[in-house]
Amino acid sequence: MSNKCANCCGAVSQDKAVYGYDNKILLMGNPNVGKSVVFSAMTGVHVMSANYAGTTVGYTHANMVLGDQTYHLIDVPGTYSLQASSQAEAVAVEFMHSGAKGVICVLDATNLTRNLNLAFEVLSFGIPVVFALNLNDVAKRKGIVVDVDKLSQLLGAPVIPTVAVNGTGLFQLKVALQAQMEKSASPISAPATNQECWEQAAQMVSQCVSHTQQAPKLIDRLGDAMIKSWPGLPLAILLMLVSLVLIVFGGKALRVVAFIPMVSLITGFFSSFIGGLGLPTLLENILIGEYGIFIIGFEWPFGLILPYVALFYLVFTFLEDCGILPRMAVLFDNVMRKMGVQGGSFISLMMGFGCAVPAIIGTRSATTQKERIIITSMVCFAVPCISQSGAMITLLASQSIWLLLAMFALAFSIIFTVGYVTGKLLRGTVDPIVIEIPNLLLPEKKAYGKKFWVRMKGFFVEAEGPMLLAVVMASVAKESGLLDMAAVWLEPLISGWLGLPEEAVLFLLLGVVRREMAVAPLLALDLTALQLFVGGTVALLYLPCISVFGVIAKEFNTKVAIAIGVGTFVTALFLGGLINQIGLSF
Ligand SMILES: Nc1nc2c(ncn2[C@@H]2O[C@H](COP(=O)(O)OP(=O)(O)OP(=O)(O)O)[C@@H](O)[C@H]2O)c(=O)[nH]1
Ligand SMILES: [Mg+2]
Repeated sequence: MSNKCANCCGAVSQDKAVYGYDNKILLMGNPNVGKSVVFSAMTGVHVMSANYAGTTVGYTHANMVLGDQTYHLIDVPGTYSLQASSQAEAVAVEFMHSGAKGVICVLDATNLTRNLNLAFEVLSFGIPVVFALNLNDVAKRKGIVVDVDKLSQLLGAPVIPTVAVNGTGLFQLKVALQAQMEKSASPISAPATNQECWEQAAQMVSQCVSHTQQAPKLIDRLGDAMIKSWPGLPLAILLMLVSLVLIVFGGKALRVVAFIPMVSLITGFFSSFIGGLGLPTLLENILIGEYGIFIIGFEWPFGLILPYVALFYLVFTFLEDCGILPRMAVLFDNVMRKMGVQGGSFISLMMGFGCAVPAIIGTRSATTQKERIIITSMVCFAVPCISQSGAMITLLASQSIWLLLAMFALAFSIIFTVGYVTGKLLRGTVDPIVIEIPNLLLPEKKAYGKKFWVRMKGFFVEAEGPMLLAVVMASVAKESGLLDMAAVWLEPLISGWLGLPEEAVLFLLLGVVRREMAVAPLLALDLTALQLFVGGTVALLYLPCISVFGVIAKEFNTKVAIAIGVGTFVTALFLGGLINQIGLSF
């Protein structure tokens, strides 16, 4: 299987060889119709699914057995047509042209007319196709009745009703695909123009779709209400505030009640165990001293950050799966436009509050390169990932909640400014918002739990290693005297310009590895409110994590990565110092 990305977006394989495999089966379909859920169910390989268009922006492949044959099932990014309008859609088009043994074309039963447009194009390739008429439960909820036999007859291919989230119909889908691949398929010519395509689709739908008379369910009325400024906007703002309160105060409560006592027990055990071994002082200090690996190696990742990460993903996964984020994207389109991007990028920005890596990869669904770079810059400059936010909440709220709110306000004004400035500096255009509003869904319990668990596992795998590396660096730097030397060299910057105590030098050293590590060392210092705010500002803007540089270089090029790196570094030190100088003058 292909590479997995950190927390959110599942696999993002770039292995071009996959296009050449001759036993491919493609999962094609419009965005957000359930292809990734079908893929996970059929292969046992979990990939991220979410209730908005553009979740899958790279592709994943895994083995699927049909009869006595093994095939490569490919989870292709969703596309509305085979004329691609984004980098993600281009992948789908390329796969279709690369040939395949069969295609599972997933259709959204609640949106058949639009879905049939792509179905016609897929049928024109002459590859054996079966159709999964998915989201059948939602269609029923909405009183939509599809005559499956009639649709199958009109399309000239099997149509199997499915509810991918609970596995309904997937076995029958496999059986139908196997049978279809045993026959030879001939291309069916697609309507020549867009107009004809829509007309033919509408005609087909009129022949096989009927509606039962029933009042719309509460969830559907809520879904409709949430895209209108009233009551959608106040509801969206309320939801964001509730989420924030849940993460900030819930995280604090979790730390106090469970995580800090648990970590104290563990560090206490290691202190007495290692302390009793009679090791040389230097080694003992490295292991259990002030910055001891067995002390802060538990305190920072588990006592400080983990509770916030867990709560963030509980909340974010819920918002993502119920279909609220695309509604917010529409409501905030005006604000996003002022930042130089369109509302659709709101989702990538939100993802950045979890982790910058999937947020940057997620920009592949943006329609222009300019928009991709603007969002990437915003995320790198001033969207704190949840690990950094967790550390920041502890650092600032310990002094005053107002300090924390002021930091959030500063972050938003920087995000806004970065968007505006990069928008002006870069050539090119940003397209108007075209976003699909999905059905409001109640997340399926098992899928929700699994996704949350995959994200937490991703956090452990991706973040714990570099965090431990930073902890080891801190410990060795302290005990070898390197930290004191660096404090002397950087004294004019740290104390003179930023007004921080010399020991604060550690936050600049560790911040090179990971973003939250630019905050954690400040917790051990006894800082004034101004110093806390200055330290927080520098940490917020300071370099993105090493893994983020890698992703930017891969998604764009090294020049963009260097420009963002230099930009964030210079702005962090300049703005931090400026705030200090202004603060001192009062
Ligand atoms: N109720 C219900 N929800 C479904 C069904 N199939 C998928 N979903 C949900 O629909 C959303 C979209 O599913 P995905 O598998 O991410 O869709 P996709 O086609 O891969 O989307 P892209 O990657 O954006 O092209 C997710 O929230 C799924 O949990 C279904 O049959 N019934
Ligand atoms: Mg997908």
